[in-house]
Amino acid sequence: MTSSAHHPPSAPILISFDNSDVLVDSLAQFIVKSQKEAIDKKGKFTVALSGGSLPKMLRGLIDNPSVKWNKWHVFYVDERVVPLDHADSNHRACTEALFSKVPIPSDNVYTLDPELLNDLEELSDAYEKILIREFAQKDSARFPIFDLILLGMGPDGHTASLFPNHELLNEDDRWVAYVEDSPKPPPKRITLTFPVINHASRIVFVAVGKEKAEILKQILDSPETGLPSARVKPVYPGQLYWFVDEAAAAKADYPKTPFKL
Ligand SMILES: O=C(O)[C@H](O)[C@@H](O)[C@H](O)[C@H](O)COP(=O)(O)O
Repeated sequence: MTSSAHHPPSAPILISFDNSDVLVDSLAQFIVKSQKEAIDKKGKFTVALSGGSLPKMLRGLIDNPSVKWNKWHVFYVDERVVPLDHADSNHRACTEALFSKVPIPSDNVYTLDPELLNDLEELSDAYEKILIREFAQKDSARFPIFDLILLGMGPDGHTASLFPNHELLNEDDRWVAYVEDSPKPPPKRITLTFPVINHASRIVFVAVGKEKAEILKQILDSPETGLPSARVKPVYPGQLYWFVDEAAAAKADYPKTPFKL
């Protein structure tokens, strides 16, 4: 029997692109390949998206005939606790950058419940229940297994709404948790937890620009610092990729791998 207990996580794969346009194109190809494998296996594609600059990095999916939008089931890695049309909403950012431009059924995009914004506990429980419903299988795993999770990294090494030195870094039970004290505004968020992120089949961090160079070096060359982005270590057989541009990769000594599908 293949057991994750007997396999250490595989090392992250660092892919550095000449510029962000090449990255965008390659990321779209990578996503399409993940989508095809998932649909061939189980007829749908489950993906979790982040905010920040990530939604715009998905522009290679627009007008792309290989994308089977009706098979996509989209969740948010984290979400700011604001109305869905608020300027801070990750759902709004993804809608403006992507969903408004492609034929994805709106029922396949799982947002937070806008009726529950005043109760963080209920709000995160409700999102967890959606995940339980959508991922429940006969052989129900302890954690959901996303086909693909796309992450960004903040300049402090945070990812999702998992911030340095926060108690949530040690959450090992819940699937969705809430944050009331995010050091970056807005303070209230909900977030997938590390065990959920780490159970995904594929995880891709996207990081571009020279502002990311120092922190990327720390995450890849000194992962033992335990910064949130260094805690993304997929459970076997999951694989973690870093899609970066040359500016972001400039300081890291970590070996680079050429992009291939
Ligand atoms: O939660 C937030 O306040 C931001 O959305 C943040 O998590 C962002 O995603 C990262 O800082 C990476 O940002 P970029 O992808 O824009 O560099």
